[in-house]
Amino acid sequence: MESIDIKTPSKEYPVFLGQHVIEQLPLFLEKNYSDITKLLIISDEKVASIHLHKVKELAAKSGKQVLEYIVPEGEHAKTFDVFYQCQSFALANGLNRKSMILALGGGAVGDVAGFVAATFMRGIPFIQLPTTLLAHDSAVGGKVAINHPEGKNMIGAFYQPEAVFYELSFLHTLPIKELRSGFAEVIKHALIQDPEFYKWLLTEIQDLAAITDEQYLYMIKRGIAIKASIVKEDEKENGVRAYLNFGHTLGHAVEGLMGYGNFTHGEAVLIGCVYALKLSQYKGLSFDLVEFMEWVQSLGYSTNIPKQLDHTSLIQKMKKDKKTISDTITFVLLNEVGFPELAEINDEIILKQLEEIF
Ligand SMILES: NC(=O)c1ccc[n+]([C@@H]2O[C@H](COP(=O)([O-])OP(=O)(O)OC[C@H]3O[C@@H](n4cnc5c(N)ncnc54)[C@H](O)[C@@H]3O)[C@@H](O)[C@H]2O)c1
Ligand SMILES: O=C(O)C(=O)C[C@@H](O)[C@H](O)[C@H](O)COP(=O)(O)O
Ligand SMILES: [Zn+2]
Repeated sequence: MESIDIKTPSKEYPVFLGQHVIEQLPLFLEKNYSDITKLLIISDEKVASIHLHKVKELAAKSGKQVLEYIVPEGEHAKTFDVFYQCQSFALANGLNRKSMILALGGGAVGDVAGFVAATFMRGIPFIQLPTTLLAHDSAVGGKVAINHPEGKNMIGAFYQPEAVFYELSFLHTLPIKELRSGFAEVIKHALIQDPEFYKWLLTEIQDLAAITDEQYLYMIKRGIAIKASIVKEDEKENGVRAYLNFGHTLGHAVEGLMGYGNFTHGEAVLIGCVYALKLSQYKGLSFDLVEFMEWVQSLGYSTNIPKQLDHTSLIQKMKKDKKTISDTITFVLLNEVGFPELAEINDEIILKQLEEIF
């Protein structure tokens, strides 16, 4: 079993990664959380139908009372209504400060369940039990949130989990589209920090349906290590953490304008990465964008903005991005692969680049 330590100013915690790591959950709870009496598993409809049974059985072995609350799949879970329903369920079922939340699912479940944990009675502990590739990103680092019609993750907190149990076998039931979404964040991690990892991905990953467990282990470990190194330095995004937002300025705008849940997060971020790479080239990055585009297209990604979205609406949406503090949109660009920077780009250039490539 692999274990990666995440160190942030507010908390240090382990990520257990591999086959059968989930079996260690009862002992971990017994040993470290003897004062916790109730566990609330929050999961989504799809994940619960496949994996909840096993997790419930394991959680019960810890000797604690186990409750479950099932939310809708994907972005439909990251709403005020669902957040409120989770809180109401927790109150109605007597959760208190000696209770813990287990978030079983992908990034959407992790984000909403984490935000419930962060705010229930001003904060109770939670553990991330990720079930998607994307969650190598979302389960680590403590960003928890729900969406607002005005923008993605607009209501949230920085709230670290107690631990992450990343059971590799859960990924075996993931649909290819969701794998593709998660792999975009793997690419992002490589581009912002690790040219060798980027080369490894380019050479090794030619078919998302054929990724081996060994390859998963390697890319998840690398991705988490990259994220951990950044979060350690800047937990609350006052500086370098913004680099983890590479591809997200346009990506979040695409997700929002398409209607949450109609476009996967990773697929939108990938389009945002293409755009940010193009802007970076304009600012001097030397990068083989043709090779990149051919590679990602061969993996099934679309590299175009959906036709129904107009450039003016995209720019308006991007102006509400959390990184932007004036009227000029802030992007994460690359100087070289592995060397990101923040740059304010004026609307004229943004529009010109949008028109040139999309
Ligand atoms: N907090 C962070 O730092 C952070 C980082 C990246 C992304 N995010 C957020 O994460 C969300 C996306 O997360 P995600 O891509 O993991 O998706 P998700 O949680 O939306 O899940 C995607 C779909 O896959 C299904 N699914 C999940 N695991 C499965 C499994 N093992 N087998 C079969 N089906 C399964 C779900 O039911 C859902 O239908 C977005 O809301 C994004 O904003 C957060
Ligand atoms: O952890 C971070 O920091 C990230 O930016 C990771 C992103 O992949 C993730 O999508 C995050 O939720 C985006 O955060 P936001 O602050 O732009 O909403
Ligand atoms: Zn993301």
